[in-house]
Parts: sequence; structure tokens; C-alpha cells
Amino acid sequence: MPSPVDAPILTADAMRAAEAACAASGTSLATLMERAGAAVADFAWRMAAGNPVLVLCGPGNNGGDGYVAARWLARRGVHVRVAALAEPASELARAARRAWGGPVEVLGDDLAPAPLVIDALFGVGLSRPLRKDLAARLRGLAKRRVLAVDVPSGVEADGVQPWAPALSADVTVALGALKPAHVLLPAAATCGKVVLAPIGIEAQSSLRTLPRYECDSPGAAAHKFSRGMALVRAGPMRGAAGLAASAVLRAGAGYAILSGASGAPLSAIIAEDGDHFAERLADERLGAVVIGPGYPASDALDRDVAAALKSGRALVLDAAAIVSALPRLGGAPAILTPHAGEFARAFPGLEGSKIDRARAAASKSGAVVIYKGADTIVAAPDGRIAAAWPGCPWLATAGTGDVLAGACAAMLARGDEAFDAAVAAVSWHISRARAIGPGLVADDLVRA
Ligand SMILES: NC(=O)C1=CN([C@@H]2O[C@H](COP(=O)(O)OP(=O)(O)OC[C@H]3O[C@@H](n4cnc5c(N)ncnc54)[C@H](OP(=O)(O)O)[C@@H]3O)[C@@H](O)[C@H]2O)[C@H](O)CC1
Ligand SMILES: [K+]
Repeated sequence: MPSPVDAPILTADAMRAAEAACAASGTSLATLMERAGAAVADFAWRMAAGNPVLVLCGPGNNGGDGYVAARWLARRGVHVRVAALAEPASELARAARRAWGGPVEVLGDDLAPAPLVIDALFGVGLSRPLRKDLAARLRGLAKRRVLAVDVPSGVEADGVQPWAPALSADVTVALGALKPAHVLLPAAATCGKVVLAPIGIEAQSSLRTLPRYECDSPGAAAHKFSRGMALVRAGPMRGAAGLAASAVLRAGAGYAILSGASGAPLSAIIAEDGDHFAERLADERLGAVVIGPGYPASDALDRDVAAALKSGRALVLDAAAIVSALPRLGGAPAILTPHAGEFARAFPGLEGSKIDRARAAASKSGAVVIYKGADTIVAAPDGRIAAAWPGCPWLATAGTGDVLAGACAAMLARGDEAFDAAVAAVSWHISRARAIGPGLVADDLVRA
């Protein structure tokens, strides 16, 4: 399910700060809740398509949003019922319940379902996992369409805790900004389609969802070197390096060299003996170097990584090259592309959500980190983060990481700074994978 493009993501604390700033500048929390409930009602009205709706309200302001949504739905002629888990615990929620004015059922075992269920039990204020009896009761409603208010109830908004909701949502209406849980597994997989209701909050954040991939045409006066030159160092598994070199060209650089291989998958790639590696590294036109695809840990890898670091070129380091380079990176322009296992080896002992850990790894290494997975995170040392959920599940196959490394080199060679290059490469990779779809193999990503 696609999620909003280039949208801000706020943690629960950042969200509370944004709400407070909003209140300080004259927009009350009651107004925000009214807008939130109205936005939820609008999405629900379309989803319900004339069918009855059941709103489940919790004790906090998430429940408050639910009461407001119920009032707006009733006003639009929808047959709407409300069931509460507990009495409202906040003044805003109490006021919202009074304004609803209709009957409130008890969320008990005998609660009759409706074709559409609005889950307004808990939002960013969830402080512990759902109680087992409540979870069991909610699972009885699981066959219905579910619209979750802000996050599916049971999900911890910051994506640190692996708590699960009892009801997975078909649609989640994120209020004011996305939350980390909307883009991090396992929570993201329970949110369904995530839509953003702006509600008037000033949501500035260096943590954002991935932008759409925009392919710039080369300028009219472009030539192969002005479009960027990248070098891929092959290890013993030549195929992986071949995929990376092919991606260098397909992702838009003008010149790709495959060092240490007698042949290449595309005739346009210059495949040559590894003896020329040092000479190539010294070429002023060289914009980026890839090391790691198909190159297990070895003395030879350490030597090649050292030579590449010494050259001062922008580097893309994958697989074993990451651990090899880390102690000597020293602020060199680099993109590291670890998957979960490689990340744990390279950056042991980090805590928090995947976003927190990627941010810490980037800050520690001074490099841009692409922490790969179905919920890929791109992190820059200065704190910028791009979250790539939902990627494309067909990318879960051998060789696609090699293609991503080559794409990163292409973007660097074309002149992007490291974070922009990494974001563009991830975005290119996903958009290509989505276009191919079922049955994708890595080679397809680098075919015409
Ligand atoms: N983004 C905005 O600008 C706006 C968001 N709004 C909505 O407000 C919620 C956040 O509201 P908040 O009141 O802070 O929190 P919740 O409604 O999520 O829940 C808090 C209450 O729930 C209790 N709680 C927490 N965990 C559990 C649990 N596992 N089981 C039972 N009860 C639980 C908690 O009690 P404590 O004992 O922990 O104190 C609270 O009573 C946000 O998500 C939006 O939906 C507003 O509309 C304003 C604008
Ligand atoms: K909710």
C-alpha cells in the first residue's frame, strides 16, 4: 500500500511539542480535535459507502477524536453507534463525548459489530500493551473493515516496542504527521493504507517519508563523463559486481568500470584486469567507487578498501566492506548499505527504534547509512532521515542489494551529495521494482 510521499514523521514527544506550539500560537487543542474528528469522519464516510459504522472510543484524546467523528458522521446521515472502553479521562475527551450526545454502549463481549469499525481506542498515548481480554474482544470484530485513528490501537507510535494491535487496519488516518510506527515493521504492516490528515499542525521534521523518484534527463550538452563515472571493484563473486556496474549505467551515470573481472553483463561496461585499480582510483573524473558486492572479508578486501579510502573518492560500501572500512572512515564521503545482519555486526549495542539505530550509526560513522529491509531507513550524520516503507516485496531476492549499491554510485557520480544520492537510489530501486512486480529477479532491475 503506498503511503504519503515526502511527508513529515514525528515521534510522540515531537507531536506533543507541535501541539503545544499550535496551542501557543492560538489554535486550541479542542480545535485540533474537531479537525481530527472531522477528517476521520470524511474518510470513514467514503469507506462506509452508506453502511452502518461502529466507533470504538478509548479514555484519552484518541477516543475524543472518535466521539467527534461519530458526531460528524451522524450529521451526514450515517447510522453510527459508539462504544466506549472506559469513561473519558481527559477534559477534551469528556467535552467531545458530551457534544456527541447520543447513546454510548459498553465495549463488552456481546458488542454487535458493524460493517465499518473506527478504532479510536488508543493513539500516541498508549503506555503498555493491550490487555489480553480486550485484545480477545477486539479480535471478534476483525472480519470488518477497520479505520484506525492515528495508529491502530495497541501499536506504540515511536516504533520502539514490538506491541501488536488486536485489529489490523484497512486505512489509518495519521493526524498532523506520520509517526515512526507507520513506517517501521512490525507496526507498519498493521496500518493498511496510511493517509495523512494535516489538521493545521506545523509539522517540521528532518525525518520524512521517501520522496518520489524523479528522473532528470541529461542536459543537451551532456557527454558520458559529465554524466558521471563510477568504478566497481569486483571480488570473487563477479556476478554481484556485474549487477552493481550495470546499475551504475541504468541509474543514470555515463561511464561504468568493472575492475577485476574479465567480462561484464553489459557491453557498455568497461571490464578490466584488477591491476588497473590504483590507476583508476587516481582518475580525476571518477565520481564514486563501489566495494563489497560479492566480496567476502579477506586481506584482499582490506587492501582494496584501504586504497579506495586513500583516494578520497566518494565510496559505496556494502557487505563485508562496511566492517573493513569503519575503523578508518574518518569522515570520508561514504554510503554504507547494510542489511540487518551486517548492521548488527557493524554497529553492535545500539538501542531504540530502527530509525534511532540508523541515526546513531550515521552519527557514529560519519557516513550515510542505508539500513536495508522491507522498511529501509536512510540516515545522514546530520540527522536527516528518509523512511522507505512500503518498499516492494519483490525486492526480497538475491542480488537486489548489489543493484542498490550500483545505483548509489550512479547518483554520487552524477553529483548528488551522499544523503540525496542514497535517497534517490532507494527511490529509483523501489520504483523500478514496482514497475516490474511479480517474479522480479535482480537482473530485471538493470534491463532496459
Ligand atoms: N496530533 C494532534 O495534534 C492531535 C491528536 N489528538 C489525538 O490525541 C491522541 C493522543 O491522545 P492522548 O490522550 O495523549 O493518548 P491516547 O488517547 O492514545 O491514550 C491515553 C489514555 O489511554 C490510557 N492507556 C494507555 N495505554 C493503555 C493500555 N494499554 N490499556 C488501557 N489504557 C491505556 C492512558 O492511561 P494511563 O493509565 O496510561 O495514564 C490514557 O488514559 C492522538 O493519538 C490523536 O488521536 C487530539 O485530537 C488533538 C490533536
Ligand atoms: K487508534
